[in-house]
Amino acid sequence: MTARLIDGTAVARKVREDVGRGVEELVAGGGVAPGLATVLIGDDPASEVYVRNKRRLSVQAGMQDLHRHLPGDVDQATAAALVDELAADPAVSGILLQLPTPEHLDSDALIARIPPDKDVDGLTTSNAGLLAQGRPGLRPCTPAGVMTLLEEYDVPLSGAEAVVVGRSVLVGKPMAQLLLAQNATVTICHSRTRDLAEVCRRADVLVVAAGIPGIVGADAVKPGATVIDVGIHRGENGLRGDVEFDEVAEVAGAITPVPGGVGPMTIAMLLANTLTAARAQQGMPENEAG
Ligand SMILES: Nc1nc2c(c(=O)[nH]1)N[C@@H](CN(C=O)c1ccc(C(=O)N[C@@H](CCC(=O)O)C(=O)O)cc1)CN2
Repeated sequence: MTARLIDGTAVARKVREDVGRGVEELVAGGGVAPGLATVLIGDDPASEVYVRNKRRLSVQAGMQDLHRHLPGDVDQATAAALVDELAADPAVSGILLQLPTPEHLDSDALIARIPPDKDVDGLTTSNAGLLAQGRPGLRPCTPAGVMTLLEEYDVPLSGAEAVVVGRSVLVGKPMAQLLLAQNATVTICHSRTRDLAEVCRRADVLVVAAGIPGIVGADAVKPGATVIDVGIHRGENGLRGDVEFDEVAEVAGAITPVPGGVGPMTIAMLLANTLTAARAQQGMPENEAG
């Protein structure tokens, strides 16, 4: 392997430690520890693991765990009432609705009930609009985590060609906006893109969030490019991403592994957003720690 390995586990640990110090400072300054309300609906095994980790790491960072679990057959009105209850609760700094929700529920309608200042997933139309306009707001956790990795590894973005594969609301679209805000020249690819490999080969920075195992191989990577793999797929041989890691690592300049790349950053940035939300709600200014 010739590419530099981007260690998301290490960067995520550093972010979480910074958040933990920020929580201590908030409390020492007379504030209240942030409260994170994770909302899990149903019993999807992967979601259960993610939420368990979010809760464990939020407590480790000094936050209050205000988790709520609803049965998988809950109706829309009951789920909406829970979001409304959390929205009105002053102990709740941040609300996170774990996705995907069961199919019979309208998750967009539930997210729309989250007040923008408690939207620690950055998924409300208000926060998405602020991002699109380049104004401050809470940013979606996975793309924010990718930006932190690029910054930590000094990947130049201004004037760089950035290609994002995937156009989801959770990752692809906000990812493109964040790269644009750093003055990258951004192209978004998707399932109808003609000659995906040809477009990807333009990229100095290639972010792959297609949800298709191995969709990007060495033929789609410019020598020396930075390749960020957002995909996570469980197979017989463990976890893998959207990128053919072994062959791409021979061409790229830097690459994230799966596991241990972008995934851990998602939770770290959730904690950072929760601290930011708590500070803003308590009238405490931002500082370097968080
Ligand atoms: N409301 C949200 N739902 C979902 C989000 C999200 O950001 N907000 N993202 C994903 C799942 N996710 C967090 O919720 C998440 C995915 C992966 C990881 C992670 O740490 N992955 C590890 C591997 C862990 C494992 O063994 O499974 C890694 O890549 O190293 C954390 C969080 C969908 N839903």
